[in-house]
Amino acid sequence: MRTLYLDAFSGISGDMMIGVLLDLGVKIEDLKAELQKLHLTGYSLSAQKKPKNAIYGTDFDVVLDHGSKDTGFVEHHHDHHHGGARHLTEILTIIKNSDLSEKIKRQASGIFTEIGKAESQVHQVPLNEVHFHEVGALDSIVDIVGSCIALDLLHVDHIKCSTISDGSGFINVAHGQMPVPVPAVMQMRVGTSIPIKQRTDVHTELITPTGMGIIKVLVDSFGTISETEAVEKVGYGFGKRDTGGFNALRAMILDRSASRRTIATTHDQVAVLKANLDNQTGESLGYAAKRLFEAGALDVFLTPIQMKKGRPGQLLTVIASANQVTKFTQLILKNTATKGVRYQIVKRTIMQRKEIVLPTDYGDVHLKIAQFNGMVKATPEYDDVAHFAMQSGETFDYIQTRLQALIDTKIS
Ligand SMILES: O=C([S-])c1cc(C(=O)S)c[n+]([C@@H]2O[C@H](COP(=O)(O)O)[C@@H](O)[C@H]2O)c1
Ligand code: NI
Repeated sequence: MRTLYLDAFSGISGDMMIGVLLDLGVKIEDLKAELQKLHLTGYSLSAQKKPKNAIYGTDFDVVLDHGSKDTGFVEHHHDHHHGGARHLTEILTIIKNSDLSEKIKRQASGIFTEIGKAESQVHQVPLNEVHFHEVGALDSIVDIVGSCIALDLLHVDHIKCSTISDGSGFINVAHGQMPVPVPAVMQMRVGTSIPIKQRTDVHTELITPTGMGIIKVLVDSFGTISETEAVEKVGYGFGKRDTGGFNALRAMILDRSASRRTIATTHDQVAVLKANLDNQTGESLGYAAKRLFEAGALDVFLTPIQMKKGRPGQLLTVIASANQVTKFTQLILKNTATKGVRYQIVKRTIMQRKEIVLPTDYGDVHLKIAQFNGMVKATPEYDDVAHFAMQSGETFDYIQTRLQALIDTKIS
């Protein structure tokens, strides 16, 4: 499974999103060709590879034929702008009547509707009366539809996002002062668990309403990069605001390398390291286990035991490669309260393992296949089951049972 990971340490805007996708390899000609399917004129695209703080990335911009962009996102209080405005419904019609794929139409309309609903709530105007200033609307259409197109061109199966940073304080827009996160962003947060962290060192907006709409509609999960995922490529899309720091959206293409390896041997040796612990808190032990996993332990587990003087304790067991006894002994001594570590090198029989991809109605599923002396065990990859469950709205157990039944008919 190919995952796009958004590392939003400096927030997200439409320009940053398209910039980072171009930086990851999407061709601007392909993006332009797809955008033509909207049948809109009056703009051109600019994408420049350049350094910021000595780090190379892509600076993307929508250049409007009639010059400057609207600084405010929506005009709904000022009747004098009505002549040049585009209602949400008009924008949804432009998308609907385009020659874009159904998937892109659904995603882009979803993002516009989320932003429209937030503006409608914040400014207390009915949804069908929310309208976008003509110039700002064109910029937003290209940013939003362009983000959906560029993502499609990148061919990823899953989008995961870090905690998103926003700034703090206030910004000035066409209608006056607004608190950060700006009201539309805060409104879109309602009813979600999208993780946002406010940076007190940045006194401007880092998450724009467009950026938040993209996150809300397109991101499948939030969290950190897991240990089993390998980073294939890194890109940077620059933001326009002067934040006093490195203002970019970083994104990575991830692949699950660790679980994808083929194991051909059937016998090997591993080290089993143990320590009895009766004077360490649960928090501290949890931290130690995390560090041991991060260092490459094959397994780490704690077993409740009864120790001397009637003390309840924990037996820490670490399984590691046979040649890493010294490294793991040092890590256990450093991160736990023990003064000694027992270890043994043990023989192990292992099933030969490989991974294959099986197309299913839900999408491609990665199968872990283990074989030994005529026995075969084939199981679907956890991440795929979780992804399909989230996408379809079915439970994890339902998807797992269905996939397992399909696999069993194919394997037998
Ligand atoms: O003009 C209006 S009403 C306006 C409202 C809001 C709210 O949060 S409500 C925010 N803004 C600001 O406009 C710019 C453009 O946003 P994009 O998403 O198009 O990049 C941005 O600074 C918004 O915070 C305007
Ligand atoms: Ni507004």
